[in-house]
Amino acid sequence: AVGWHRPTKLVIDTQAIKENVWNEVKRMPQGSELFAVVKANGYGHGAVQTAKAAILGGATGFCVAILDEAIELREAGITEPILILSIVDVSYIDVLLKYDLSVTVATQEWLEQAIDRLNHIETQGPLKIHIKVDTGMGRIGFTTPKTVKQAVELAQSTQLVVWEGLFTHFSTADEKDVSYFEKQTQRFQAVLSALFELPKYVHVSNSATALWHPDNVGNMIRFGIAMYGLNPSGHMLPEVYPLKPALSLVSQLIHVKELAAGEGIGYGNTYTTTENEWIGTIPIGYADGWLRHLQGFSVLVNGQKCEIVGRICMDQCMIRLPEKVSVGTTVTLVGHDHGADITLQMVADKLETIHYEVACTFSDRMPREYK
Ligand SMILES: Cc1ncc(COP(=O)(O)O)c(CNc2conc2O)c1O
Repeated sequence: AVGWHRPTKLVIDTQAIKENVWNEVKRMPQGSELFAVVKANGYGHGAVQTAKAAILGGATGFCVAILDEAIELREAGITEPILILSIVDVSYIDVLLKYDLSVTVATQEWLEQAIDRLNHIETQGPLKIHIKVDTGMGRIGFTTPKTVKQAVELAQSTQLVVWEGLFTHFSTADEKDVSYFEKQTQRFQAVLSALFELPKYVHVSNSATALWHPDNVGNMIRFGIAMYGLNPSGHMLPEVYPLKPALSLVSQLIHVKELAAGEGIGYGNTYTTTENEWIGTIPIGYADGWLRHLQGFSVLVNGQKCEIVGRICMDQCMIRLPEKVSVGTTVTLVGHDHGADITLQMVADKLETIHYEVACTFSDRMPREYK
């Protein structure tokens, strides 16, 4: 990647991101909008570049987790609506107005304090708010129709606030058992029935809800993991349309040697050659997010699976090669190589976690290259 001096890099397929968005946009109910969820640096893919690809696929807004992520998008020239999904301290109301951001309201107290501050600052308003309902995620939000109604009435009592959205978040939309999903849906319906009017955006869907519960309420979906081409359920539920993974992770061999039997590899000498073996070294380690628990996982060299042998170091790791291979040969750690595939899901399975976490923990020491 330009400006970097190590062959290790993440390669992000922006065409895949655009196609994944478009495939969802064209199947959404008429009048619905897709907001691309680009928090956590676009799930490790790069927030700004992901956002621009998502726009080409038909996204009309963005969701981020924290104020700083929203500022990054605005400073990169993104002008579409941006919703900050978590709580922003009321002391930053002026920043929210300055960057024209929409913010989540989860308590009456926060809204009261925000209105009080809005009464005392010059920065041009009004403040755009999305009222969050906690229907069972157990994270943030109002929990009863009554308290939502009170917040709506307060918001509508002043010109300083625009009630732009009402939303909830599902915790089991990616599971086969729909009982808890239905309980959350009923709770959200009870809130809707208690209100005389609704805001511009009513939104409940993450990727899993959009894919497997498409007829749920709402006119906007908060599309994250599926945009990156990853199945929200991992292995559990079938894809509704082909999701194209956008992320690959590649490097090159920086050292190749032949060892006789009985030679040790890596810290703690946890691997000993059992015969004459060709060993390659790759410039990637746990400081890049290629974690130590991946010892024993295989990567691809010329389409052949090569096992990671010995403990993964901070910056390098070693693999067993099938034969002598030249220094500089490409190593594919995630992606497609000569007809073979290593998926982020496979890495997640080995790490006993989910691909969301694997993608988000690839560190900034690895450049993102876009194609
Ligand atoms: C409120 C909210 N909406 C939408 C999304 C997008 O979900 P998706 O990527 O499954 O489409 C998330 C993702 N939040 C998280 C994903 O993993 N941990 C989280 O907190 C979220 O927290």
